[in-house]
Amino acid sequence: MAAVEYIVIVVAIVVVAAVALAAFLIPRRRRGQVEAPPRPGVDYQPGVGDDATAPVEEHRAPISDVTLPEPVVEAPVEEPAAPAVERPEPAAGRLVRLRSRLARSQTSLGKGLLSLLSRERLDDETWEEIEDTLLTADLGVAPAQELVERLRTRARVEGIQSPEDARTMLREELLALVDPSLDRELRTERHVEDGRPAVVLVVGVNGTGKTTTVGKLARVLVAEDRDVVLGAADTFRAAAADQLTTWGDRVGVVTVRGPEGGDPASVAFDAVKAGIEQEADTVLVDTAGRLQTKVGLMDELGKVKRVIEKHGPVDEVLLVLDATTGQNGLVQARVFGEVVDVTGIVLTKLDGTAKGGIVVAVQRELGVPVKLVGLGEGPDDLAPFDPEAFVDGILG
Ligand SMILES: Nc1nc2c(ncn2[C@@H]2O[C@H](COP(=O)(O)OP(=O)(O)OP(=O)(O)O)[C@@H](O)[C@H]2O)c(=O)[nH]1
Repeated sequence: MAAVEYIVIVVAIVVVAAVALAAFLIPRRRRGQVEAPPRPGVDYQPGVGDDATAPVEEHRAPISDVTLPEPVVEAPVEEPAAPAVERPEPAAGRLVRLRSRLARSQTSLGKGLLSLLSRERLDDETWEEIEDTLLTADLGVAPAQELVERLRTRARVEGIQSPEDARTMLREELLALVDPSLDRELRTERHVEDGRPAVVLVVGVNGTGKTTTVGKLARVLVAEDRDVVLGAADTFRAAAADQLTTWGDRVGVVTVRGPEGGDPASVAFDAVKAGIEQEADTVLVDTAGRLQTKVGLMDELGKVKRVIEKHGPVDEVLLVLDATTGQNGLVQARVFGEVVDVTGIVLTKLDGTAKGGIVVAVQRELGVPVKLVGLGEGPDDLAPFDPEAFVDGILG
């Protein structure tokens, strides 16, 4: 073969090889993309580990085209504001301040008596009218007769020359009946010998104002800078425990409570225990006062008292009576007096009745003093009983 032919053959082979290589590479470059991976289910049968569906080719926006959401700035979580703890007003002299309220309800009694006593002629009929007025005010038969006798004797001996004389005489005699010599102090101070808190048990028929009285009394004590614990041993009515807790919360006082329908004695025990642990000054225990059967009541209150006394003696048993219930209040006083040793009476709702004579009647019935009086629904409408302010309230 000639040299020229040999060169032609070599050139031809090189050209064919170059064309083949170009045919293989150019289509790929034209697409300008990396070849997509083979798709299971399309390019070949899917095998174990493959995705079930073929990936969808989609347009992806470049990052410069993507609008990023505004960053969410979390608002700071605000702690719920703690309810403001109230600073109740001191109880000293409260009855004097509330005297106008007392006077408003009792003026008919005072005015009636004064106008009768100021009559020119004090005959039998007038004295009978005076006695009737006293009976209407729930003074009770024996005290009413005693008072009339004393006034009659003094009118005869000293004489009544003016309305002022009548007023002075009536004031002195009413005061003597209410008896300023009785010890009306509430025992609410922590025991010096062992540091145990004073325990006050509050009893009475439902609706007389027991829970309200415990709440108001807690405020009186807080105003005197005492540490108080409340015991909601009225487990009969769930709302009573809620009501008491609300009273306590308002003045920053803890209320110990139990399950609805639970054992009242156990709640009372726990309250006194909490009082001892917290080194409280006073534990006030509210109780239920169902009076369907005297035996049931006796059992329950007796048990509450016995169980509390595992910690030490109860210092005060306060009987709450509704002044507007009159003679009914006296019946209740008698029943409770048989069940527990009542040490003091709280007479509520005196603002709503002209029957202030109940103070004398109930003291006589139980032989224990009225220590506190309720003169309204306001949180500070409970006053230590002051005989002089009370009599002055009656006389207007
Ligand atoms: N006007 C007046 N209302 C009073 C007085 N004391 C209490 N009350 C009202 O009497 C109602 C009954 O009071 P509570 O304290 O719920 O009576 P409770 O004896 O505890 O009754 P229970 O909780 O059912 O045992 C409430 O509406 C009190 O606001 C008061 O001195 N004057």
